[in-house]
Amino acid sequence: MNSSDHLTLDAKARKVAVLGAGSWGTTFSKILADGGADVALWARRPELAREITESKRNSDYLPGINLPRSIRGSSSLEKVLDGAEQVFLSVPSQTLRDNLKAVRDLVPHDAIVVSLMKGVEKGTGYRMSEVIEQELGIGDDRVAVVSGPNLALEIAKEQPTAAVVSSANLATATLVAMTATNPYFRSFVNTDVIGTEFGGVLKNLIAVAIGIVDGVGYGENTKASIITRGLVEMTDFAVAFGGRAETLAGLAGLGDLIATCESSLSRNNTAGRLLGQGYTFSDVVKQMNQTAEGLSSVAPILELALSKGVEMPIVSQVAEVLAGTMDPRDIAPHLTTDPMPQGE
Ligand SMILES: NC(=O)C1=CN([C@@H]2O[C@H](COP(=O)(O)OP(=O)(O)OC[C@H]3O[C@@H](n4cnc5c(N)ncnc54)[C@H](O)[C@@H]3O)[C@@H](O)[C@H]2O)C=CC1
Ligand SMILES: O=C(CO)COP(=O)(O)O
Repeated sequence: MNSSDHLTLDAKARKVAVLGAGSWGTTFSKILADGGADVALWARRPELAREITESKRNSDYLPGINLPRSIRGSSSLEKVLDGAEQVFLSVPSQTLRDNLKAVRDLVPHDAIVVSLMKGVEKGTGYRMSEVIEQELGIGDDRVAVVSGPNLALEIAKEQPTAAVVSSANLATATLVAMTATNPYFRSFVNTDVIGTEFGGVLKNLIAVAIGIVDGVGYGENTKASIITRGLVEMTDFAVAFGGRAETLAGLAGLGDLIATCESSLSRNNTAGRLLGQGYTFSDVVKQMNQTAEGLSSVAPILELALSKGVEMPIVSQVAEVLAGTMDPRDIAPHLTTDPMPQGE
C-alpha cells in the first residue's frame, strides 16, 4: 500500500492487542475500545489482568477510572496476540527489546506494530520503531508510532485530545489513526517517523529541566525561556537526524512540550521538581513508582547529539544535575559558561 486514498472507515481494525497495562497502555486500550475495536490488554501480573477483566479497573495506575466493558485483560501473550490486526506496545523503553524477543513468534505476520513509547534505548540510541523492526524482523511499512500531548489520566477522563500517528507508509499511519480515533480522541497522520519519535523523547528532557527550575522556585520567565530554547534544541536535534522542522512545531513537538512542561501529572516534570528541591538522583528514582523516560534518555540523546555536532545546552545541564555535578539553582536556558551573545 503506498497511498491512503482508497481507505474507508470500514478499514478500522476490529481486533487489536495492547502490551503493557501501565497508565498509558491502559488508557490507550480505552481509546481503542471507545473507537469500536475489540481490545485485548496484556498485563505482566495476573492479578492486574483479572482486575481489568472482572472489575473494569486498573486502580494502581488509573484510580477512579471505569474502563469499557469490552476490554479483556490477560497475562497470556498468546491469547492477547491471537488474531490481532494491530499490536500497540506500551512498556518502559528500556524493556522493549526483551519483551519483543518473547513475542517474536506470536505477532501475526501481517499485523501493524505500533509504538506508544517515548524513549530511546540506552547503549544504542535506537528509537523504539528501530528496535521493533530489528527484533521482529519487519519492514518500516508495517511499523507506526503515536505521539502528542497525551497525559494519560486526562484522556482516561475523556478530555478532548489530539495525537499524531506516524509511519513511513501513509496508509499504515492512516489505518492506525482510524482505529485510534473516537469522540474525545483525534489522531492526525504524518510520515516523519524520526521527527515524531524524537519529539516525544526530547520533550521529556525539557520537562525535567522545567521541573528542576520549578523545584528551585523560579517563575514563569525562566520556564518560558527554557521551553522556547528547549524547542530550538529539539528541532536542531531532530533535523540533524533527518526529521522535519514542522513536525517539531506540531503535536509531537511543541504540543507535547507544552502539556508535559505545564502539568504536574507528568512524571518527567515531577522527577525534575524533586531534583530541584534537592533530592538526589537515586532518591528520585526510589520515589517514582511510574516510568519517567527522560531519566534514561539523557545519556543516549547527548551521545547522539555529539555524533552530529548538535549543541544541547539545556539537556547537557539536565545531565549535570542528574549526575550531581551542577546545583539545580544554576540551570539556565543557555550554558552559563558561554559569555558571548548568540543569534536567536
Ligand atoms: N503515561 C502517559 O501519560 C504517557 C506515557 N507514554 C509512554 O508510554 C510508555 C509507557 O509508560 P506508562 O504506561 O506511562 O508507564 P507506567 O509506569 O505507568 O507503566 C509501565 C508498565 O510497564 C510494566 N513493566 C515494567 N517493567 C516491565 C518489563 N520489564 N516488561 C514488561 N512490562 C513492564 C509495568 O508493570 C507497567 O504496567 C513510556 O514510554 C511513556 O513515555 C506516552 C504518552 C503518555
Ligand atoms: O508523554 C506524556 C504526555 O504526552 C507523559 O509525560 P510523562 O511521561 O512525563 O508523564
